[in-house]
Amino acid sequence: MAWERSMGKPGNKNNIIKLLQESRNKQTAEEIADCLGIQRNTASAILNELARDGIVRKEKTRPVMFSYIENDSTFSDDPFASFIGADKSLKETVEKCKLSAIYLKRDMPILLFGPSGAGKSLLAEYIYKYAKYIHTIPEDAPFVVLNCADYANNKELLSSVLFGYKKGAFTGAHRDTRGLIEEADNGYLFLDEVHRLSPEGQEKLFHYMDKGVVSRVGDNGHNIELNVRLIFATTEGKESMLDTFLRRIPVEVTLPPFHERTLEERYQLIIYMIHQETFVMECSFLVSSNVINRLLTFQGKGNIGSLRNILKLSCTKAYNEAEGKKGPVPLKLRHLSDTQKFMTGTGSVPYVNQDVEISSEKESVQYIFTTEQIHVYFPAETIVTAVYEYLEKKISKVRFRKIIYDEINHMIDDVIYQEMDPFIQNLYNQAVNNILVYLQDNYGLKYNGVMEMVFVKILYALNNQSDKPDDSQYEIIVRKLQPVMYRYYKMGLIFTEMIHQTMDYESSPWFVRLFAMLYFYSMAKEDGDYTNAIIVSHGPATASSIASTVNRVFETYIFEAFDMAYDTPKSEIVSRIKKYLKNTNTSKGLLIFVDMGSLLSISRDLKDDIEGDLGIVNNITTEMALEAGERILRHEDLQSIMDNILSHHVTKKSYVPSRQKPKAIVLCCITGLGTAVKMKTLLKECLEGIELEVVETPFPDLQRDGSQCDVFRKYNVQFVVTTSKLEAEDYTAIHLNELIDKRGEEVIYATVGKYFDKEKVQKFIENIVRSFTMRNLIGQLTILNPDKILDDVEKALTRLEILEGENYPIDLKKMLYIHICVMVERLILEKGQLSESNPTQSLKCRESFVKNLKESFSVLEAQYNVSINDMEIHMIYSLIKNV
Ligand SMILES: Nc1ncnc2c1ncn2[C@@H]1O[C@H](COP(=O)(O)OP(=O)(O)OP(=O)(O)O)[C@@H](O)[C@H]1O
Repeated sequence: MAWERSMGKPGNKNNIIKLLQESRNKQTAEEIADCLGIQRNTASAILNELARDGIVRKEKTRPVMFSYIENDSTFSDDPFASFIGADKSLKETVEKCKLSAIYLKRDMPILLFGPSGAGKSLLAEYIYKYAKYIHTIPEDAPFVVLNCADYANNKELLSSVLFGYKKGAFTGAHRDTRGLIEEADNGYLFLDEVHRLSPEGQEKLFHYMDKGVVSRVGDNGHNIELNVRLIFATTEGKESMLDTFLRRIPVEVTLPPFHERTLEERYQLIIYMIHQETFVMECSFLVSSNVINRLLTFQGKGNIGSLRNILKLSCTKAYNEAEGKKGPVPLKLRHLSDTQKFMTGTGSVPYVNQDVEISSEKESVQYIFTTEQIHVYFPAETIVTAVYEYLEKKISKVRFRKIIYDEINHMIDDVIYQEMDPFIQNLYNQAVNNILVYLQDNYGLKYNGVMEMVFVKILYALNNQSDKPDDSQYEIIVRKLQPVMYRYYKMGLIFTEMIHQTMDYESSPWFVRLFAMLYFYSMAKEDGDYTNAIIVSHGPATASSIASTVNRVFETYIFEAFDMAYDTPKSEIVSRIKKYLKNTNTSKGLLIFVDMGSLLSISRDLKDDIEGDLGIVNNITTEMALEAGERILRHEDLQSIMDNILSHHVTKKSYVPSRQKPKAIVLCCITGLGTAVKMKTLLKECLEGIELEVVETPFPDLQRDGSQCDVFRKYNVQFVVTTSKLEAEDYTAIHLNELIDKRGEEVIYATVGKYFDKEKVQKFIENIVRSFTMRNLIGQLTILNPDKILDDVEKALTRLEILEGENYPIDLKKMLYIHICVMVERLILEKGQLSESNPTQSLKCRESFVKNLKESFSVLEAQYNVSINDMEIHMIYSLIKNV
C-alpha cells in the first residue's frame, strides 16, 4: 500500500529542495512529484519532513502549497497561536479580543467574564502581547495589573492606588503619587475583579473612558491626559455591574469553566501544565492514564487555576517519592493532592488507556499545541455518482467496490502524511483504537494500524478544518446505502456513536458515518451479501460471546447476537428480532440459532418478515456457529448449511422455504357466515384456470387496519370485494354490485390482468357477470327453491319497508334478498347447532327496528320453521345501515 512505501531514494530530498529553491514558486506535492517523476506520496512525505525541519514552508491552503524558506525570512508568529483553545472553542472570543487590540485608539475597553481560574488574566496578557505584535502599542508598552479584590475592604485606598493622590489628600499622603493608571500610559491596564471598585471609582473610570483624562485623589482640578487601554475582568455576572459601566464597554467576552471546554482542549491544558512542571522539577514525568482520565473530568471550583495548583503539588509529591531513581518520574493517582475532587462519574468511559511521557527535553512549543491544519478531501462527486449508478444497477457490485476502494485509498494517501500534534494524536489514537477493537471483537472488523491512523487524521481534520463538508448531503447517501450495505451501515453507526461518546466528537457526523461505512466496506473480505445469521440465547452474554468469536475468527461480520434474560417472554424475543429485520436485507435468507426448543415456533411469527428462506436451529454452540459461519462465507444455500450442521451436531430444525406471497382476491362480508361462503365458492368457480386464491377477511378488521390487516401480510391482494361501504385508501375495494358493472371489469383488468393473459381474464369477467346476478346467487341454494324463497323474502322485506316507513334503494334490496335467502337456508341447516344468541354479539340496533323486523319476518319464520335470533337481526340491521 502507498503508505507503507519508503520515502524513496535519498536523492529525492535534495532534488525537492533544489526544485523549490530554483522555482521560487509555491508548488503542490503533486506538481513536485510529477516534475521529478516520483510518487506523490513520497513527495508528500519528504515535503512534510522538510516543513518540520523548517526548510520548507507549508501553507495550509487547499491543495497544500510548499515553498522554500529563504534565510532572511521575517516570519513571526501570532502570540494567540499558543493560547490553548484559540482556534477551537475560544475562537470567537479570541477574534473579539484581537479586534479590540487592533483598534488604534484607546477607547475600546474589553470586559472579560468567567469563573475564577478560567483564564481571564492570561487572556488579558495575550491581548497585550497581540497589540504589541501588531504594533498598535510600542514594544516597551507597560502592562499593569490591579486586582480590585485586594482592596475590597478599603475602597479609598483602591482609588488612590489606581488614580494616584496629591500630597495631603489624606493622612499619610506625604507626597504626590502616580496611580497605576498613569503607570499604564501607552500600554494596558488590567483591572481584575472590577466589580469591587467603589461607585466613585467607577465614576472616575467613566470620566477617563469618556474624556481620556484622570485626576489624582485630592486633586480634582488637575486633569492628566493619558493613553491607556483598559481590560476589565469579573467573576460575577452582568447583574453586579453598573449599567452605566456596561454601556461604556463595547467588547464583552466570556470564558467557560474548565469542564465546558472541549475534550481536546482539556487534554492540551493538562499536558501543557505538566510540561511546565518538568522545567521546574528538571525531570520528565510518566503520567498514568488514570491520572489523565481523572483530570479530564475535573469539575472543581477554580478551574484551570485550581488544576494548575493541584498539578504543582502532585508533581512535587511524585518527584520527592522518586528521588534518586532513574527514568521519568511516575505520576500516579496517589500523587493527586485531593483525589476526591477528581472522582469520575461511575460507569463513564475512560478517555485514554495509555500512560503519557512528558519530557522537559522537548521544546515547549511542542506542548503548546497549535492546531495543525489537515485537509481532508472527500471525493464526494465520484462516490455519490458511483452510489447512484450502483443503486440503479448501471454498474456492477464489483465495479462499485473497486471505485470505492480506489477513492478511499486516494483519500487515505492524501491524509496519512499530514502532520498533527503528537499529543492530540495520542488522544485521538486511544479513542479510535478503543472503538476499532470493539468492532473487531464484536463484528469481526479487520483493522490495522493504518486504519487507526486514517481515522485519527480524518477526525482531527474535520474538527479543525474551517471549510467543513456539507453534512446533510451525506445523510442522504448513507440512507440510500442502508438497504444494500446494512452490515457496514451498522458498523458505521456504531463507530460514530462511540466516537461521540468517548470524545464528545460532533463534527460532521454523517460524513464520518459514510466514510466509516465505505472504509469498512472497501477493506472487508466480503461485500456483506450473504446469508444473514443471528444467535438468540438466554444469559447475559452467551449469544454475543459466540457471535463475536465467530465474527473475529472470520474477520467478517456474520452473526448478530441477541442476549436474552432468562425470563424474556417469547413475544419480546420475536419483537426484538422483527425490529432488527426491519433494517436488514434478508434476501439471502436468515439462519437463526436458538437455545430453546420452544423457540422453534418463532418461525411462524417471523416468516412474513423475511424475503428469503428462514431456517431455525434449536441448539447453539460455538462449534456449530463456526461451521455455519464458514459455510455462509462460502455462499452455500441455507438448506445445505442446515443439513450439514444437523448431520454434524445433534439438534432439531424448523425450515420454512421462501414464499412468494400468493395472489388473492379478498372477500369481506359484514354478515360473514353463509353469504361469504357462497360468494367464495361462486368466485372460485369463475376463475377457471386463473391461479388466484379467494379468501375472506372480517369487515371490522379491514375497516380498522386497512392494508396493515393480516390478510395483506399473507397475500398479494389484488382487490377486495365488499358487501358494505368501505373507505379504501391504499388498496382497491369494490362493492359486490359493482363487480358485474363496468367498474368491476376495469378493476379486474388493472389488477389480475397484470398477471394473466387477456383471454383468461376476459373469461373470468364473463363468468362473474353470469354467476353474480341475483337469481344466480340465490340459485346456489341447495335445499330451498330459489323462486319460492325469493317471493317470500320479498314480501317480508316489503312489509319491513312499510313498518319502517322507508324505501330501501335497489342495491340494498338486492343485497338483502341474497343475504336473507341464504340466511333462511342456513338457519334450516344449522338448526340445533347454533346457540340461540351469540353472547359476544350484543344487539345494538334500534328497539323499534327489532320490533318491526320481528313482525314483518314472522310469516317467514313460521313458514320455514326457523327463528331469527338477535345476531341475525343485528346483521340485517348492519347491512341496512351500512350500504
Ligand atoms: N488557555 C490557557 N492556556 C494555558 N494556560 C491557561 C489557559 N487558561 C488558563 N490557563 C492557566 O490557568 C491558570 C488560571 O488562569 P487565570 O489566572 O488567567 O484565570 P482567571 O480567570 O484570571 O482566574 P481568577 O478569576 O481567579 O483571577 C493560570 O495559571 C493560567 O496560566
